Amino acid sequence: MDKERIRFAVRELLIAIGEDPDREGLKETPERISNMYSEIFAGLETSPQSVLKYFGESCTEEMVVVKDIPFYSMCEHHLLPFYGTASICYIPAPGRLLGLSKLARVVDICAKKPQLQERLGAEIVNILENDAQAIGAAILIKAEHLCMNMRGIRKPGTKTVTTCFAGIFKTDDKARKEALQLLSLEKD
Ligand SMILES: Nc1nc2c(ncn2[C@@H]2O[C@H](COP(=O)(O)OP(=O)(O)OP(=O)(O)O)[C@@H](O)[C@H]2O)c(=O)[nH]1
Ligand SMILES: [Zn+2]
Repeated sequence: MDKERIRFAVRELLIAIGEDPDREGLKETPERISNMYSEIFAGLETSPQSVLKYFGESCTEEMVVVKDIPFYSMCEHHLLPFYGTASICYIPAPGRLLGLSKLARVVDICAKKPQLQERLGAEIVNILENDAQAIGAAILIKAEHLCMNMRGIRKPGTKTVTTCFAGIFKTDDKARKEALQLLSLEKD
């Protein structure tokens, strides 16, 4: 990431909105934002595949569900946050059982870039289907978009729910229904 360029751009932005970038409160803001961007856009520089690690176990042919993984992402239209939870369900291929934390790591990496909620889900499911070779993969994402809350249409509290299914969850109605039911369960 070109931090120097971010600092320059933020300074320009402050001038463009009529602020004084050299006043006490703002003089370190370009530096802060360049540090923050390397953190919140870290997914642009890491491949989600690089964190996958498998156990050579073939102990289950059933669904593994990890629910309510919190994430923060940035809407690519307005560069404002959208945030919420992702719930993942997959059926591991024999010998390709994932460490549970790896699912959350993949969510984090895919979220940390300018994104769309639908694409975030599709990317995660795609990794499970194509890299982990899962027999089935499904995701349900529930999020709030600040670009709908604090500006524009201004509807705070609106939740967007998106799903994505692959493998057996796409082809078998019964499996899809079961996955969706597990993913939609509210918190205990
Ligand atoms: N499908 C989808 N749309 C999104 C997402 N994040 C933001 N948007 C929408 O992207 C659209 C961008 O619309 P534009 O008309 O290009 O931009 P705008 O004039 O700022 O739109 P308003 O938000 O309606 O004021 C808006 O309707 C946003 O609500 C997302 O993750 N998925
Ligand atoms: Zn937006």
